[in-house]
Amino acid sequence: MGEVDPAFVQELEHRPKLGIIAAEGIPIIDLSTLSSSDATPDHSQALEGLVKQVGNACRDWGFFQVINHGVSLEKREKIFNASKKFFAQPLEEKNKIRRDDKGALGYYDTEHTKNVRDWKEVFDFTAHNPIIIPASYKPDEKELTKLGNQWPEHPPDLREICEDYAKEMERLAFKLMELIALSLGLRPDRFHGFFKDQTSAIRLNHYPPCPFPHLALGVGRHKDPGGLTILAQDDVGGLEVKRKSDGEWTWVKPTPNSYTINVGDISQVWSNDAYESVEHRVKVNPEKERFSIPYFFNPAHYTIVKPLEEIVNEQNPAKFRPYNWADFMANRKRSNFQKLDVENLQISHYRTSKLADKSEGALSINN
Ligand SMILES: O=C(O)CCC(=O)C(=O)O
Ligand SMILES: [Fe+2]
Repeated sequence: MGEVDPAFVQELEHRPKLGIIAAEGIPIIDLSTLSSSDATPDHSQALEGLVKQVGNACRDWGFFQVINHGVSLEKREKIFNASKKFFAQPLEEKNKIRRDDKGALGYYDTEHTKNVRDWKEVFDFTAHNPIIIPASYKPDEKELTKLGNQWPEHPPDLREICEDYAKEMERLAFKLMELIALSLGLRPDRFHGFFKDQTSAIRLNHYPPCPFPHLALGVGRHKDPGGLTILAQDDVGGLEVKRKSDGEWTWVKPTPNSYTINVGDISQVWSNDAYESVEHRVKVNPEKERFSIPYFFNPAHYTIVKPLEEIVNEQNPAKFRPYNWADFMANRKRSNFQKLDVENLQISHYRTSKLADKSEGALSINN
């Protein structure tokens, strides 16, 4: 078995328990109502029910799974197969499109989450290509640059498959944001404008079997920074969510062909804390490899993220100061590349009142 590289070892308090606490409560939501558009009273009642379910799930869990979502099963299978073929290649092949700190897209196997190395390898691409981002990690960088995708030679159809899949994800993401908007009492298209020049990205994740499942994690605990995440996972399982009701790490049981949705930090800020972006992590398996594919629905780089005007009022004052999405991301990316001795940037740093931060422990330094 050999010695574990200390870079992968989690602090004692963050090491995973090997048993499973099944999260029976994570809601499974049927989206079939969205695929019919008849204007009958029955249909509008069904839609109202759906909006309620989504709102409750966002409030109580920050996570839910969707079925009958309208995403092509064929396209999902194709991207999983292509991902397996890509990662099965020798490292030197994958390294030909290795990401570096100038072109932060492509293959990477040394990502750190909260300054501990993850037991995984990834391939990143943006759904719209290229995207515009700040030219450097410096705070308040004004210069912009284009960031483009890098595609491997093998498998040769990976690019087409990924681009096709991205379109499916975008369609679902807009529908979900409409449901979230309605559940907050807003116009269904309230969020659409933010995603006009979107910086959405897709990640192919491969978690190889790990002989140290009690010490290492596939992805360390974190919150997703964007609008929302649509995750496809295979049937191995490993994703755990920090349950809001008691703070217990809870297994998200894979439901075949479903997608797991989670509210990102930006939706937490937009909703002024009505919906919380919840911490999650990935356990590794000693025998089985695992594949997953998250789609991160992210707004335009110039977006100033702040609680929506329709939501804040005297009784519910803004709980966050405005921040620029691109600055936030640039800061985060830096800490993905290297082990830093400083704390990662979190939305809690923009809270108007630090003491109001119940979930993150404003005084803790281990974010
Ligand atoms: O692989 C998973 O199940 C989740 C991955 C994840 O949380 C992420 O990449 O942000
Ligand atoms: Fe995540």
